Amino acid sequence: MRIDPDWQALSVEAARLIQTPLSELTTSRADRAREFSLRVGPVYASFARQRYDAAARAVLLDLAQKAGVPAAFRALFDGEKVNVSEARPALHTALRSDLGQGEAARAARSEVLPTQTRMLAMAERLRDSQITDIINVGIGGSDLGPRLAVDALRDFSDGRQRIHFLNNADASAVQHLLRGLDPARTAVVLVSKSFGTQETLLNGAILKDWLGSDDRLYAVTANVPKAAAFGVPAERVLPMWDWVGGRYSLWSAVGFVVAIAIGGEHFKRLLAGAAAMDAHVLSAPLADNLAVWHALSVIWNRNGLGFDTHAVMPYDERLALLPAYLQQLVMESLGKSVRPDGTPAPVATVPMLWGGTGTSSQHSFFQALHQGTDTVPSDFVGVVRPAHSYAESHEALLANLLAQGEALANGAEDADAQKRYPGNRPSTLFLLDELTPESFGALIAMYEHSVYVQSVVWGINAFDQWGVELGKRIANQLLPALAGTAGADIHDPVTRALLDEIRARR
Ligand SMILES: O=P(O)(O)OC[C@H]1O[C@](O)(CO)[C@@H](O)[C@@H]1O
Repeated sequence: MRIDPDWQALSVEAARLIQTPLSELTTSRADRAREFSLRVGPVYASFARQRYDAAARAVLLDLAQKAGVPAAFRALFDGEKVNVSEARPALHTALRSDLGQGEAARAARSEVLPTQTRMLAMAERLRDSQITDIINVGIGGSDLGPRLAVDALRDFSDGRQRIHFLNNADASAVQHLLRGLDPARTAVVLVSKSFGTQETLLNGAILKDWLGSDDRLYAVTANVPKAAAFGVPAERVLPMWDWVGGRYSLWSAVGFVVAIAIGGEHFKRLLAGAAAMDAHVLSAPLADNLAVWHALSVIWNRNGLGFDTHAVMPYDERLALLPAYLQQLVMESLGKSVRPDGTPAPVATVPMLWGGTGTSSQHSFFQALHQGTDTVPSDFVGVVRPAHSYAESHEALLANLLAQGEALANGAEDADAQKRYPGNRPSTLFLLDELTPESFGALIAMYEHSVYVQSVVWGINAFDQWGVELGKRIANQLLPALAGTAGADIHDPVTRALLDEIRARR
């Protein structure tokens, strides 16, 4: 049973440690680097540069225990309706592992496996065809996951097809893309769980016309009738289900273009990497559980130390899209201030997530990380063994990665205050042995589970996203007003003035 966590105990710990410099924490115990690190398969994580000690860690673990995290994991995997506002399970784990014991999880699994076989066979046929280009049309979870995975796993692609992504309603993207493509050698995959998303339908309609035939039109959706009504032949529609959240859907047929890019065997390795992380989080005690550790570090920085943002810096160009991917995963999942019973969350929830690749961002926003007035807890992600042979470059990359965590933590004195580094800025370091389908799958699954743990401790629903609806509704109301076929009376005076401004300039 869930008991509201003891936030007061957390504040007491934070007050106790607030004056203790991180440099003191890291040097006071010879074994700290080992005691505050974990390895799960190919993922090593160091929390040694977080501003907590063993006693504060115990209080954090108690929060997770009281909030019922172990039972919540079981509920997730077993297919209980953890998405309460929509009365649905969130069974993304059933897309890659067989750990769920409930009837819903078993039923999900029996749908997942044949769909996966069909999806991989379709991907293989496309890979072996004369098609040179594939366009994935989708947005949010129907875009970010596959786009990140195709980019991250580019070394596992034999480059048979070029993969393109269209997401925005801004048609300058589609116009630009189509200039270089031949419709006879291009396949289009419309990815939309709802098949009702404005951007995807707009781009989809443009592409359907451009293709001139439905022969090379594919869809991935939980709304098969709508895809059929749009004109996608049934044999080229891959199903997904309402129990897969869009931002958790990479492992479903939403990963179709990933399978096309890297092939079925590599796609299965991606699933296996995520499945290994699933097995770990479900069985490991809280104190040795990587996703729990990560989640509690975020909670400590947010609720104990009061930091508002969280940065993610992959030191690997192949993971350049990781911050954008995590922005949806984290902020769409945890951007809630009300609990399912309608009461306000008792503490601050999601920190704003942002970031960029190292070393490039060292030459842009790192100045603020080191000397700005705000402390930004950061996740660094590095890869030990590169997939290239330019050893000198990789040594430089790793040296910079290690240097930043050290500099942020310890700072540096200087007689000139402008040249002083305050330090005391916490970070977590993830090191992947190599960037492989397995390690990538494990890392992403770790982030998914961390998000879930945070939601459980905060008592909010990680699987709905009501906050995105109002803007969509107003945009739809504005369409006739923009076209001049309806008045703008329902809009406020500022919007009305802006509409006048646009109309006057057309
Ligand atoms: O896959 P769909 O239904 O087109 O939705 C795309 C995205 O839109 C959202 O619903 C938010 O508007 C996301 O949660 C989702 O990933």
